[in-house]
Amino acid sequence: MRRTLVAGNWKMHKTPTEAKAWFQELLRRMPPVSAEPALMVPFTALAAAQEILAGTGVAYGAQDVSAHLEGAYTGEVSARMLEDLGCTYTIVGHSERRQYHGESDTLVAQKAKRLLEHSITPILCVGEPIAAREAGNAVAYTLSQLEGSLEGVEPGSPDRLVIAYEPVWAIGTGKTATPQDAEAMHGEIRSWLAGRYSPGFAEGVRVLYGGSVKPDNAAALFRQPNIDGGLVGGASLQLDDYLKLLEAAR
Ligand SMILES: O=C[C@H](O)COP(=O)(O)O
Repeated sequence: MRRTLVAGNWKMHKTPTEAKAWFQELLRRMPPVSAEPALMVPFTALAAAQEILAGTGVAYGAQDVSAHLEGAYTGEVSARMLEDLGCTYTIVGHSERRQYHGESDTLVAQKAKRLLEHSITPILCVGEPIAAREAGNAVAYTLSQLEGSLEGVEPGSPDRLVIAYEPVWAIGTGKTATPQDAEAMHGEIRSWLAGRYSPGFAEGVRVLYGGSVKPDNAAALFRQPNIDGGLVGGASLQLDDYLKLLEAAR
């Protein structure tokens, strides 16, 4: 049985001070929930996450990691540093990094491997741009990206990998894939994972949907059999909305 994961991706929002206040308020207001709450925050907010969220059942992590182990790599943050900060998850291959920072499938796979070496579960993002969807190539595009981004990546057990399907045209646009379209893609992803790893492995991996998930559309998405939660940008910034998303995952 896969536990629904509601992962917020704050992107480049909130100072450490703002994050600290938000985490405290979350713990004060969060009712018992069946879904797993998780927050992917800027590097600068991770110390506050560790101080306030560690041991509470609210997981946290970063939005990127270096592909390098250690050394003269100015500006980079290593998986070992994230492990020391208590990160459970970390995003790799988000479309904004692929698009604005030129990240290739090969680089994304290297990053996923670094995380696995340091006890952090990668949330690996894939998803097609609008041109691929309009050309009828959405599945082929997404599965090819998945294949490249998992090259040589051996998580061992299904709880050590999370896939996030995020159609690029749905991110921050207010356009969401219909639950049926998203479910169809998630089914394709799960079948592909069964071939790449094993059917049992694929059955245990959580596949999240991302792209304009909001309190009013989350329940219909999360109800689909192959959608195991969300990777949520905008709606994870407001505490009221984030609490509604957790509620929608019941
Ligand atoms: O990682 C999250 C996605 O990019 C979705 O962002 P959004 O919920 O603001 O559309």
